[in-house]
Order: sequence, then structure tokens, then C-alpha cells
Amino acid sequence: MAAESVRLAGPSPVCSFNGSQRRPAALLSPAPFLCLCPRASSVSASSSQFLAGLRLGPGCSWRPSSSRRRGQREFSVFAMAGEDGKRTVPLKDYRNIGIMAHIDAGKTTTTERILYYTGRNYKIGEVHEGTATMDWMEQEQERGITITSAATTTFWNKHRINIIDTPGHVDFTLEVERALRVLDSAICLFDSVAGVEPQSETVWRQADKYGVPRICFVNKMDRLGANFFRTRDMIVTNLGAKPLVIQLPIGSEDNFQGVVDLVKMKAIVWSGEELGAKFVYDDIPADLQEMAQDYRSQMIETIVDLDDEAMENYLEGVEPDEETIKKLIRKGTISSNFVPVLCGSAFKNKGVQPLLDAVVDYLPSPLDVPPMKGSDPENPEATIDRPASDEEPFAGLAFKIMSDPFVGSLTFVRVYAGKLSAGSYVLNANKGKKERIGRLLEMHANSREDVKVALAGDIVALAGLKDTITGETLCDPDAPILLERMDFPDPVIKVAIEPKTKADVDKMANGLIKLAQEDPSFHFSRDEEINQTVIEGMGELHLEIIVDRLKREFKVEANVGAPQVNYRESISKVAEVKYVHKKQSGGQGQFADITVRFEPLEAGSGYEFKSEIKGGAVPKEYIPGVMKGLEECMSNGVLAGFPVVGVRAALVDGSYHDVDSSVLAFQLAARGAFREGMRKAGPQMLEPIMKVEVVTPEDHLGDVIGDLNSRRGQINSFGDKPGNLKVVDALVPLAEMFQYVSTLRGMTKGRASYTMQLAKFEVVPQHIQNQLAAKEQEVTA
Ligand SMILES: Nc1nc2c(ncn2[C@@H]2O[C@H](COP(=O)(O)OP(=O)(O)OP(=O)(O)O)[C@@H](O)[C@H]2O)c(=O)[nH]1
Repeated sequence: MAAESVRLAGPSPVCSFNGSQRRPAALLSPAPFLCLCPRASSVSASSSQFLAGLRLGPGCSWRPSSSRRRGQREFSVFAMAGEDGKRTVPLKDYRNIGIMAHIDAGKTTTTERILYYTGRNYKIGEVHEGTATMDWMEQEQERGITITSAATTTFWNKHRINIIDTPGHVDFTLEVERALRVLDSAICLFDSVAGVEPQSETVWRQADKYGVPRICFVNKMDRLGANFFRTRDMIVTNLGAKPLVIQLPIGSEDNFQGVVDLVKMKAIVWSGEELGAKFVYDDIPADLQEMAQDYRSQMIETIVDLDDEAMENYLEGVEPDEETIKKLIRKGTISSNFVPVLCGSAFKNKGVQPLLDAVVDYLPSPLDVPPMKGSDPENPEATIDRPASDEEPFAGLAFKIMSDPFVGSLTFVRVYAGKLSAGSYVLNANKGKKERIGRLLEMHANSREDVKVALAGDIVALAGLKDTITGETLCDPDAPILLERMDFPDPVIKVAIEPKTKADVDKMANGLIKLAQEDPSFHFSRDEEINQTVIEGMGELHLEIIVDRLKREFKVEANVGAPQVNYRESISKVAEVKYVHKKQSGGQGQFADITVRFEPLEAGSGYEFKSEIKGGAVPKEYIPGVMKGLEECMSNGVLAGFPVVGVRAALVDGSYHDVDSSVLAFQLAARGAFREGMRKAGPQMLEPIMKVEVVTPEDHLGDVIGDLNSRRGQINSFGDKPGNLKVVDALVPLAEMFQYVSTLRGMTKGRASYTMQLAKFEVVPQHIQNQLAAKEQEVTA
């Protein structure tokens, strides 16, 4: 039987309740409130008994949710928008944050602590035990990795914090991309032993792209080889960022005790009791005083630069007070002048509460970031600003679709402005279609609570949408706005997949459609001629998870082929072709005459079309036919049928026939021009080249390098890591990296590890191009 206890978890106004005998008398400000009932049967009785007579403060309401956890039921009483749809937490007290880092830096572990100290969870879920709330997918729990970003909401010091925990593995980079697109700021985590790792660099650049202000948390200070200052230096050298050290570690490795808070000039020390919920402010240890003074001076010199008055006072010998220091750190963080750096050990429950304080103190609310920009769907040239306010017309972005066994599918939406009510109609501005909002749900990983209204700044899941896909805008039908679309990475690998039995055929098609709706970085296609389905994704792990989900969620047994690289085709020189499509068979004939110039574009670009037609040589109404014909061919290059990139096609001249010309005739002419033009323009195949980092004990260094060389690898640099480890940086074609994980394991007895990510596309060596082209001819013969 559960203990009869009421526990105040952390300094925020949050209570957890275990058992049903005692409860606090009042819930005075919006806060999550948990009631844990040990047996499902006692749930309704205990929750209503427990809640009866609970005094509620202004704007507070409660709603039971019923998520089942390990034989218990959990009820959360969660005050959000009041029942009347009025705001309970001012927008200035919202923080929409992401947690991002290299694989295994401790994102999920830190999020679990955040949920515990804020009272959202009544106990800490551990990644390695498969009990982390945020890693709710079976595959995540088994593998101890995050695959899909999970959203949750919690409260700290009366601030509402919406959190998205993102995956670190590069195969799931889309999840990071979409989270950054809709969040206002981020915590960037580092492993204090490894420092800034390759995937931290990638997510950092992604955050730069979206202009997301961030704070850094140097985690794992308890690990052997932990080095706060080395990580700080790597933030400068590897990320080109300006760190602002606002905490120093007290001890490290086994002796890590807490942090020096350079703003308050106090030590914060955890005794290890109550899973880190208890900590004390103390004097700075004598041996750290000089260093603390030094770092505080550096911090103050950096921040007074942002304010003339503070600078003047400082030059006259007056230090800013605590309030001014916080105000200036906030200003510099939001304007991305610097990144505050904190430290701790999430696993040993040290440093997380000050990290939450920093989120509240330094990261922006939706009011502190520039208003959302969009365009008028009727007139794409006209830009519209939609400031974060409940009074503005509703505008939100669908950033994630998740299939759900109970409600079909859930569409995650960031509300930028206005109000969204369950049962109302919104406009999908991309499709020009109205959608009805069935249910509005506030998500806590995979459990949910129904809400009636969502307001500016909220992240909610909508049930019942029919046509909306990731990246589309939902808005007030009376005030249409089109928000900027999201970018999706193109798949780099593919495998053939075949259902094992006839019964699996339809189930597989259905499963693939659902999975592709959820994940825009996953594609599939079916070639009826050779009766083959091909799935494409970001890496071996990505496709492995897709196949596993097909099996578990859609009960599809399938045979999977060997992975293959998704090559691209491009051209190396300019070529111009004239193509005449002419057919005369009885009645009306077909006539289209076009001249198209094909030009190579710079690496990394896609396909562009432009018309240089003058004097109506090709009438306007036929030009879409040319565009369509060329576009259709772009997915199927002339060498081996791979997608074509880096090409501009310019329609430069042509002629038509008054009776026999049609859009279709121009479309067919464009296809012919493509086939001829691409062959003349020096077609070539491109392959993905991966940036590979291998960390290996020194005694296996020779084997690792020899093996990389045999994979057409180009070794770029060597480095050292604590623990007598060597780091090898290399560029290797993806085609040579399949199953590398098992080779490396075998070669080094499991002591080496590696990460890789896409660096660029490069021309495939001629002999391999010939092999690929020959293979394609065999398949199509
Ligand atoms: N010693 C130590 N281990 C930690 C700390 N934080 C996390 N870990 C461990 O590191 C491993 C990875 O932690 P996660 O929280 O899953 O890391 P993650 O960044 O969410 O990983 P992905 O989502 O898979 O990228 C787990 O075994 C954790 O228990 C820490 O502060 N100290």
C-alpha cells in the first residue's frame, strides 16, 4: 500500500500526493498537482474524495487525467486556461524550450529530473531502466535512446514551461529541426567528459538557423574525466559561440558536490538526500573564492557592455546589483550576444533546479521573440506580422503528426497567436480547406489531458484533423495567414521491403502511409513493374525502427533487403537542346517545339525552372506543361534513375501550332528535351559523404585507420580524449559504412564507438558509376 504522505517537491507551488488520506487544503496558483492511487479500482473514489473541498485560487481549475503507470493510476490536477477560457498564466511567464544535444549527453535524464522537481512526476524515471517518461515508445525504452521528440508541460516558480525533449541520434535530426522551428529557446546539453561532440555541432547550427536563444548545461560532472573548462573552451572553438560562465563546479568526478552561483556569489550544495530535491546555499569554499571572483568579474564585464548606465557605474567602481545582473544576462541571452553556461550532474541529481531558475530568468517568453511572420495566402508578396497575443486572430503551425491507437492521429500545433477552441473550425491556409478541431489535448509524453481552449504560446495536440500535414498553417478563417514552411531533409538510404504473406500486403501499405504522414524524412515508393516497395530514410537505424514499428504497431511481417545508398544525379556543364514533339494520327495531332537550356547549379541546390520566352514563342498557357514534364523527370535521372539535383532548366525558345498544340503536347516535349538535354550536359552520379568520428582506445588505432582507408575513407584529423582514447575524424562514402557498427565492435572488442552525419554529396568514382548504371539496366531490361 502506498505511503500516506504529502510531499512538497521543490520550491515551486507544486504538490505530489501519494495515497488518499491527506491532502493540502488549497491550490492557490496554477500548478500541476498529482494524486497517485495505488489501485485502478480505487481511482475514482479516491480522486473525488481527495479533491472534494480543495480550495482553488483565482484562475485555477482541476481536471483529472488517467494515465496508467505500472499498476498505478496517476491523476493530475492541472490548472491551465480557466474553464472559461481565460488565461491563468500570463504570456510573459511562458517558456517554450527544447532540450538538445549529441546522443547520450543526458537530455532525457535531465528532463526526467525537471519533471520530478517541478512536481510533474512523482518519481524519477531512468533511461537505463527503461522507465523514462519522455522515452515512452517501446523501442526507446528497449534501446535507451530517444527516437521521437516528446512534449510536456510543467511549472516552475509560477512560470509555465513547455518542454520538447529531442533525439540526439543524427538519423532523427528532423525531430530536432521541427522542435527548433516551434520553440522560442533551448537548453544545449554537453557531456563534460566528451565536450562538444559532432551532433552537438549539428544541433547548434540548426538552432543558429532558427535564431533560437540558448543556455548551455555542462552535464555529467560526476563522470571520470569530467572537465568543465575544456567544454567551455570547445564551445568557443568548435561552435564559434561566446560562453558566459555563470556557474563554476565545486569539485568534479566522484567529488562533484554542487556549483558556485556567480550571480549570487554563493555555493549551492546538494547533500544527495531526497533525490536531489534538497539543497542549501552556502559560502563559497575558500579554495574557489579567487577563481569565483575572477569569473564573476569576467561575467560582469561582458554584461555591462549591453547597458550604458551599468557600464558607467561599473567604470566608477559600482557593481550592478543582482537584479540588474539578471536583467542584463537575460538581455544578452535573448539577443544571442552570449550563451550562459551552467553545470551539474543530472544523473546524480545536482544542478537541475538552478538550471530551471536560469530557464525562467534568462530564456525568452513568446513576447520576447520577434512576432511570427507569414504571408497572405491570396497574395504571397504581402507579409503579415502576427504578434503573440490572445487578442490577435488565431495562427498556429502543425509541426508533428503522431498516429494514435485511440484517436487515429494527433496533430501537434504551436499556437502563435489567438485562441483555439475544441469543436471550432480553423482554416488550413496551405490547402485552403477548413478543418474541425475535434478534441484539444495537452500532452505529457504519451499521456494526455483534454482541454477546452489553447491560447497563444501553448503547444497542444489536436484530434480529428483530416487533411493537415506537418509544416502547414492553421489559422482563423477570417484572417488567413501562411506561416513559413518547414524544411525537411531528403533521405540518404533505402531498402527494398516485401510483405511475408499476402495478408500482410494491405496492412503494410496502410502502415507505410501512416508512418510517412508522421515522419516527412521517411519516404516510400512502389514500383509496380518489378513488384517492389522501397523505403527511404536518414540512416540504417531510422529504417530499422520503421520496420520494427511496422511489425509491432501494424502487425506486418516483412522481408527486408540490404540497405542501398540513395544516390543523386546531376550535370557538369551547360547544354541546350531543341526538341519537337509531333504526332499526326487521324483527327487532331500533337505539336510542341521547345528549346531548353540545362545549367548546373551549385552543390546542395535542388531543381529550378525559369522561362526566358519572349514575344509569346511559347504561349503562356503551355508553359505549365513544360514545367510539369520536366518536373516529372527530375525524380528519375538518365544514368541510373536516381533523383536529379543541382539543375536549372531554362525554357529559351519554341513554337506552337494553332490547332495541334496542347498542354499535354508541351509536357511530352519537355520529357524528350530532358532525356536528350541531360545526356548532353555531362550527367554524373553523386553520393552522400559522411563525416565520421571514431573514438577508440589507442591500441586499436591502427586497425581503425586501416579499415577506414579500405572504405574509401579520407582521414582528416586525429585527437586525444580523456581515458587514453584517440579520436579519428574522417570523410567516408555512406555506401561503405553499412554495418560499420558490427565491424568496429569486432575489431575493437566493443571498446570503440563512432558517430556519423551527412557532410556533403560528391561525384561517385567512374567505375562505381558504371556498375550502378549496369545494375539499373539489368533491373529495367
Ligand atoms: N554519470 C552520469 N551519467 C549520466 C548523467 N546524465 C545522464 N547519464 C547517463 O547517460 C546515458 C544517456 O542518458 P540520456 O538521458 O538517455 O541521454 P540522451 O541525451 O537523452 O540520449 P538520446 O536521447 O538517446 O540522444 C544514460 O545511461 C544516463 O543514465 C550524468 O549526469 N552523469
